[in-house]
Amino acid sequence: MSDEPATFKPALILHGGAGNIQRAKLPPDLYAKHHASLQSYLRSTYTLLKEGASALDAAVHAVSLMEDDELFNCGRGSVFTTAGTIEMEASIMVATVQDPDQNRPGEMKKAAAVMNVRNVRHPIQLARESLLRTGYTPDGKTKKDGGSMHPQLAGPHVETLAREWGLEFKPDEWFWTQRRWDEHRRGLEGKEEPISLSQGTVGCVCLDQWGNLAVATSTGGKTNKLPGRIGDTPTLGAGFWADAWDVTFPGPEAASPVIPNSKVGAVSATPRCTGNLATSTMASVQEFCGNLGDSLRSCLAPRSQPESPDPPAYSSRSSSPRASVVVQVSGKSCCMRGSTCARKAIAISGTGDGDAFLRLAAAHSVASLSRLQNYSLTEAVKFVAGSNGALQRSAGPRWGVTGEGEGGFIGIELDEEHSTRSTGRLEKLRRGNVVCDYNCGGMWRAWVEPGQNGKDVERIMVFREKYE
Ligand SMILES: NC(=O)C[C@H](N)C(=O)O
Repeated sequence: MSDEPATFKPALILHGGAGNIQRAKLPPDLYAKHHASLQSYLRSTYTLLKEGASALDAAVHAVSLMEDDELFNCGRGSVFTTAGTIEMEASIMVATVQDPDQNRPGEMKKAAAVMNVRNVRHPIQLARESLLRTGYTPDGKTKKDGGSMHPQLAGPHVETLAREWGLEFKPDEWFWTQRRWDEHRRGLEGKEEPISLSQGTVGCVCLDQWGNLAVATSTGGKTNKLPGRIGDTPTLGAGFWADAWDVTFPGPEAASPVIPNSKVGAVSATPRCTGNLATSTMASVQEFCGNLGDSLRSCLAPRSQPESPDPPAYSSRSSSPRASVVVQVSGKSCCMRGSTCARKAIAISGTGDGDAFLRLAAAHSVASLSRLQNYSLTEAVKFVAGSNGALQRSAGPRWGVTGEGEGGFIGIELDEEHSTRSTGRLEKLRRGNVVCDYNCGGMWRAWVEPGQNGKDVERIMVFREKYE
């Protein structure tokens, strides 16, 4: 929870795996079980967010519930390796549109992942502990919390930490399920699956009332993966990502730079920051914005919007102007008076053929399209994980044959627009857009969206069309 006033409407989306899910192999009772589980986790997590939970806590809550649910491939009910073992993976990442100078839980490290984990009941809670136990304080003092700045930890070593940190362990039998064992045996014998069990990773992306985003993802990996195989779920930039940055839309009166310091509105009278900046003023702006080197220069040199190589057919913000100045700041805002400055944040969680996600650094590719090419998150996710997107194309002739490249993403995109206009008076618009797309048979997913009369509407889907 934060001391600051709540200013954002919570947003939430869950996934329960994507893959070759076929209507003919998804009987009504199996559909109903998935629906009931997702609905229950969606409701309890959304309630937490509305009651003031942080995005981090809410995301861990949702994924912990799914890790206990045999229906999903994570925690209890995880798939087996070729050796008949269960090796789990989980990750967490956060981003915020709040003042980045105020260190918030997780913001110091931003991401943590655990892999090749056995017997820990909730791998996502282990990832969370790893995120929060950083080893030292923001001012550099040593913290005796057993943590480190390592964002990825594996195997028996991280299990030892889990014991030290008081996390719950369960015996092998607790994780073992008949359904996954049968699937494992059929896989080894090359037999076809009679029903569409959820193959996927589970994930949660949420936005809390203070503008913090969190993404939590957990998996048992791929059925009959080799022991020791590490997938996309615990790999930064492959199966998950979260980030925040500033974008300015120059207005007709762009003249003096505004350094909102995120408390916002502080208008500086000094250096001009118009895009044709004189060298002498560059130094002043650098003073404001910190020593940002090349990234500051990219702020100061407006460039034309590059053409999308393959423009997606739709956008969640089709009416919005493209930003022509991207301010690459790691921390402070650098906005210009007479312009609109948007602090933007995204968080995404993937599911599917993790090997393909790894080869494409899929999550970071989505983020880069959003950050560097100004794609909306809808466009960026579609470009990578939508029909005929980069993941699909990466499978080449194996597409549709081996499962290669299949998958999808869920995510939330957040714009906090600061429009100072000529008066310097700040106007804020806050919104979180829930996004998802996939390139395969189906993706289990559940989210809350605004309905008519401002009422929240729950959506639980597996295919593009309603299950009937
Ligand atoms: N099927 C999945 O979503 C599992 C995960 N992406 C992996 O490849 O490990």
